[in-house]
Amino acid sequence: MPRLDTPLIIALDYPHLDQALAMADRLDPRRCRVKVGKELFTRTGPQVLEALHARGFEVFLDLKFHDIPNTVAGAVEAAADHGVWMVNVHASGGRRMMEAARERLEKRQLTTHLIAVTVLTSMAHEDLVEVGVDAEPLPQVERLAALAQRSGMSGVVCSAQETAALRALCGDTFMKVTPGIRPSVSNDDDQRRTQTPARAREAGSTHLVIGRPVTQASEPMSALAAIEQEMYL
Ligand SMILES: O=c1ccn([C@@H]2O[C@H](COP(=O)(O)O)[C@@H](O)[C@H]2O)c(=O)[nH]1
Repeated sequence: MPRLDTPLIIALDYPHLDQALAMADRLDPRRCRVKVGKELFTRTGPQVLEALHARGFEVFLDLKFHDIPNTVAGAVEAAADHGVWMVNVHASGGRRMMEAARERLEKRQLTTHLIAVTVLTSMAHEDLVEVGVDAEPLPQVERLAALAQRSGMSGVVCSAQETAALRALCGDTFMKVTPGIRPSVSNDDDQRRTQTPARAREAGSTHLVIGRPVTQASEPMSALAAIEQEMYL
């Protein structure tokens, strides 16, 4: 199936396989990738990946691994063995953890993109303070992105509010995968560091992760088309 060069990744945050696949069947794999997160994967296991691959989707397996290096390396290898397009770890797991994961993929010549989460887009300054990080989100995101790049990650998850700064710090080819995308008409839900699709693209986000603004729309493909319009106008 010919694939457009799309930056859009739709988050399939559902508790049941049939709900996730019903949504996937309303989406076009030439116009978006899909993301499988903790809830759906914990409920369904790898069968959801097989079903999405069979429908022609590339899949970002968003399990945000965070553990000792050997454990994370094994988990990342298992994800890549399922043929996913992208997998992630938490940058706060540290350099040795990220290097172990990258080395495991290299040893097996697995081409899955490996990226690291910096600061969750649901967190603001006060949330960081509560976990002992007395910093604004931006410097903490920059610190973790620089560490992720030195540790051989292909990119990071960050908010699109930080994308421009990371372009300057890490360059254009380092992936900036940005959740917390909210079209101008949407509400923020539990997100704290949000950005519109147009501003995210202008700033240099390489990929935009969008869940509820598409999956809770009465016409998901129309919502996706409106986002495409907002991005490219
Ligand atoms: O920092 C992060 C990392 C991951 N996510 C995930 O992205 C989607 C966002 O969904 P929305 O419905 O568009 O808010 C969701 O699956 C999160 O687990 C994130 O939001 N922030």
